[in-house]
Amino acid sequence: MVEKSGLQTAIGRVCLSRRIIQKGTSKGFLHAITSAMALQSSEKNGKLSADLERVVLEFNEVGVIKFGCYKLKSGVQSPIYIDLREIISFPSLLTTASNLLAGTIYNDDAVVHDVICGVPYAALPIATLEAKAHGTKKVVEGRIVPGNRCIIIDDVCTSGLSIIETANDLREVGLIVTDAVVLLDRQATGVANLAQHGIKLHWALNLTQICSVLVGAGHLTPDVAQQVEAFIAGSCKNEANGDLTALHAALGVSSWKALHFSERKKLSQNEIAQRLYQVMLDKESNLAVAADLTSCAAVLALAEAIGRDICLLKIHVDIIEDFTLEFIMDLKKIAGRHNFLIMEDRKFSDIGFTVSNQLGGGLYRIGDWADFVTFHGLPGSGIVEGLKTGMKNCSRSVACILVADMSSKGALTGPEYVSSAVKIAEEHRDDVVGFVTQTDLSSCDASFLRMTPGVNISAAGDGLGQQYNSPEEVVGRCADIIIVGRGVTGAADPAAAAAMYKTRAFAAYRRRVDKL
Ligand SMILES: O=c1ccn([C@@H]2O[C@H](COP(=O)(O)O)[C@@H](O)[C@H]2O)c(=O)[nH]1
Repeated sequence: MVEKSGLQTAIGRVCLSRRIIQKGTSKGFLHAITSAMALQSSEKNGKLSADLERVVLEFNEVGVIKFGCYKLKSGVQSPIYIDLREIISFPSLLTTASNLLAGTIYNDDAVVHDVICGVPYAALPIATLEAKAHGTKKVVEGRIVPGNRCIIIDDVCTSGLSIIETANDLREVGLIVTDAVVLLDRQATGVANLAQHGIKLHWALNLTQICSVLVGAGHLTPDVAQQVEAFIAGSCKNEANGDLTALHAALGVSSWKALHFSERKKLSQNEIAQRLYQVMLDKESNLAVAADLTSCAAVLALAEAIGRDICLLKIHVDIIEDFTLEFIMDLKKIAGRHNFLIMEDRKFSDIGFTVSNQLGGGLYRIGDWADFVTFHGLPGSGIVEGLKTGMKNCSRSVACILVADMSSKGALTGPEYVSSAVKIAEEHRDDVVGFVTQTDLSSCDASFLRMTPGVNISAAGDGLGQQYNSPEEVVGRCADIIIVGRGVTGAADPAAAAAMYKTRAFAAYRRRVDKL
């Protein structure tokens, strides 16, 4: 660990980097880079941007840049290889490189952070072994302040795998990760993969720039530069495919998007969530419809009309003007016939005692019929204890879904709230089986369901703060299940609309699983 309290790095005023934390034990390039960054003081202020051309030429001179036929980690043959580990033997070049990285961060106002983390990929196996065998068994070393924004620094980005793994570890200890900075982007799939995990990639150099500088200086023939361009254009796909096994392995452990619903079902420990996965698989539907209608007859008619295409019907029982428990019995029959589950979107948000009565009693007796109920994390973990207590007064168990954040404009569910709220779910995973969310919650494991409202093929909002995205956008970003309300209930033909949303959402899920 390298720690420098109160350090103001040469990166400048936008990033008051107080500390550096490192994943595992670094002995390589990044240890040196991050140390160099930390040790540069503000005495260098104003001289932050490195001379790109000079760096490339220096790299070339010491043999960091190699042309020929090189087998990458993915197995793909590349006409260019950049071995940045070598620059550790050239202190002045190391300083130049760290300035370049610092300049990359400085030049982008978006890169605001409290701490930085170096990712020495080559040292990760050693770090992992050490973490398992010795001491605190921590994977992330350094003083962790949950809620701090941490920027990840790596040498080279190809698929983004090592950064994704590191981000997952950092997020697990409560840090917020939204940006990564690398010295070199190989222009493969890193930018896209990282974006899928909520990380923006910033880079100092890319292969195209390197070739262009070297051609300009007469150190590289245009032919070879063209080969490199062709490689970038044509083989980045293969490169990504070659790396797919490793990517899958990593994502299977610490992320969820790549996994098929059948695999997710196996990971879930909750019988109701398992049933929902099975329904999704059997019906090839990840569509939940929000039946926000105000009469029992209207809800029942809708359920009958769209039942075959949905995996879940979501209701707000307290907006139904003529509610009776007979209505619930009728709805359950339709659910049985069409094989869907029912979620009461009650958004419980009170202290445990009150919530236990709201779930287990009252006029609606929600706990006696809902398969899923939603709740807010705002009151703290006592709310889950309250829900569990309420269930004791009910004839059956209910699976709980935490509202991690909200679709509405100006929602106060910022990243710190979300990360505290999801901890409640992680601590109660027997009862809390998923989230209502607008983000992929990548730090949470694959056993949790993600449901996303605010879906409508018409992008216009409702004038009351609701914000909409398409099924494709939300499934790509974060949703296992899309929740569509007025897109179906307000359509001229709700059954046809439901069929359309179902087809589009499930196709988007298939693409997501196939792609990753
Ligand atoms: O963040 C949230 C949480 C819940 N909802 C609910 O979803 C539906 C959306 O209905 P639309 O007609 O598609 O806007 C509604 O029942 C909300 O209570 C949400 O929209 N956002």
